[in-house]
Amino acid sequence: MDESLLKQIQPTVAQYANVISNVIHVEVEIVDNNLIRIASTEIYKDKIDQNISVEGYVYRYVLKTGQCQIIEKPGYHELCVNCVNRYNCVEKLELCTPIKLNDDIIGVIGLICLTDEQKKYVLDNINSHLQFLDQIAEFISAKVYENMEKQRNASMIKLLKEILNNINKGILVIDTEGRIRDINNSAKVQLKLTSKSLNKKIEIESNKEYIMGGEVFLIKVDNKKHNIIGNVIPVSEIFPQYDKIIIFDKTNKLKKDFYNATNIRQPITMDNIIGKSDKIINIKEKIKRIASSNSTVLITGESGTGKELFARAIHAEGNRKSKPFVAINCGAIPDTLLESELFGYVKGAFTGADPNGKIGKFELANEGVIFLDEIGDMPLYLQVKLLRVLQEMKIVRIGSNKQIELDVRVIAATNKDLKRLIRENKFREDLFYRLNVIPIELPPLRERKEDIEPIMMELIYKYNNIFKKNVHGVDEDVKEIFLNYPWAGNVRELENTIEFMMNFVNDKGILTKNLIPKTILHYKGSEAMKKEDQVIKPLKTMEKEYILKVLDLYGYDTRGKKRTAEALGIGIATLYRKLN
Ligand SMILES: Nc1ncnc2c1ncn2[C@@H]1O[C@H](COP(=O)(O)OP(=O)(O)OP(=O)(O)O)[C@@H](O)[C@H]1O
Repeated sequence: MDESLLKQIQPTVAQYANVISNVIHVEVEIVDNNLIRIASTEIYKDKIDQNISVEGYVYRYVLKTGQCQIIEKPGYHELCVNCVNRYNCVEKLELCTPIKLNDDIIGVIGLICLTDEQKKYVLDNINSHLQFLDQIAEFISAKVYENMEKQRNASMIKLLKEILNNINKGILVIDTEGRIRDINNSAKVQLKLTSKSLNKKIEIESNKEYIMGGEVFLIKVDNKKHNIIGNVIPVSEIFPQYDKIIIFDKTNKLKKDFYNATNIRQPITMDNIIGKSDKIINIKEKIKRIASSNSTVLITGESGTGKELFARAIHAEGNRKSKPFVAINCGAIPDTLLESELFGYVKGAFTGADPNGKIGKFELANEGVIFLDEIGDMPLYLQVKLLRVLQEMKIVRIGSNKQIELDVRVIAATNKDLKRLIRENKFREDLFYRLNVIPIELPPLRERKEDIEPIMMELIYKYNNIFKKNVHGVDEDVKEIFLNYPWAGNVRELENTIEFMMNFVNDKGILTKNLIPKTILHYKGSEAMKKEDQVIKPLKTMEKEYILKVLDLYGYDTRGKKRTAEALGIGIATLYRKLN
């Protein structure tokens, strides 16, 4: 049985019983809605907390009807018929008043007269006594309500604490003297504090900059400084004993969360680089040797030779492997945005920017590796800035004046001839030498034909898993055609080709010649091409053939088509139109 509302405030109920008894000079008992005696004056003092179901028929009636009852002849009244004490009842008069809480009856006040004088006194002034009892019943009810509110508040606070302790953000409650008055679990973990840190002084200094949805602060507690990003909420108007609440994350944690949310790729290791040619084996050896160095690496090679793959492998093999690998394609981002992507910006840095500010890739890559892909496409004015960053290893977010120290390893890559770009004044020579400390040249697939078959087998394994197929063989003539094809799009083109063929392979699970895309199947070596060149073709046909050739190089997926359109200097819509 649940503890009744009256039981929860038993001492208060007892006090009210005494008050009634002192005023009216009669015995008083108060029972709850479970017919448990909660309070009593002298008469039943030893029987408090007793269940009186077998005798409390009048109380039961009052609990049921909510009506006041005056029993002038206890033992003889019809409500006393079933009472076990009806023949030896000592009471001369019983007056019962319900205690109501809203629409519920939560108990009964019983007035008991043991003498005729008491009975006379009560009955002579019955109206004022009934009024008085009503009033006391209301007081008790108000106390019950107050207690319920107190309990509700306590459980709300408990619930809130539970929520605060389970949310990811750090929360600190600071009082008017700058002392910590409350800390949630996340704040304890992030700032390495314990409950002992309560009441310690905390210094909070704003940077007056906003980024990643919060203000940048430097806080000092326990003699340790922490960079945090968050919001300060003044609370003194609501809770005068407190000054503010800080809801925050450590800057490093925010960067890590952001990095994890935007990098769902599987880690790439050396094992993911397939190839048994001397060239690839030598490059893998070289990577192992330079992986833990801090020197800048410049990877060059035709499109699709695996520049990003190798960059990731350098990261995975080196001592920064547990830190971020952040890739940015300098060629795929409009010049105007590239700077903010690289260095980040604070709130209000420029019109059209994210109003929360944004963290830059360099900062995100701090302690790890930044991969600057298609570096040859970087505009000259940014090359100057990049060079300065590489020399000083410091950045300043756009719109800010604070320098941020960096510890980043830079790997750049390009499929362009940077020396030619230098001659054409499109690439800075000083930046080239700064980047080219460790050069890695990836050979095209046609110069390492022995890698074609192992890569092909790896790709079949990969697409068997993705397509849930069971391809287990490749016809010899397919291998021969592949060996003689120049693979201008390198491994990416080979991958696209295998993916294409595996879409159409039948249940026998063998890749056969008839599955090979036409452009590869009908590719003829240079001699045959020369002869074909002499055939006069309509311009439209030539154009389409050429587009298909470029698509072979870049791939038929959306990214490949975009790059093809770019390379051909036409819009993507025009490309689709010309293909139809
Ligand atoms: N040696 C290799 N073994 C296995 N897969 C490879 C190898 N080289 C490249 N690949 C695969 O080929 C595809 C293209 O590789 P990646 O994107 O690294 O080339 P890239 O040189 O950076 O191309 P781009 O210059 O066009 O950006 C990827 O799917 C990659 O996993």
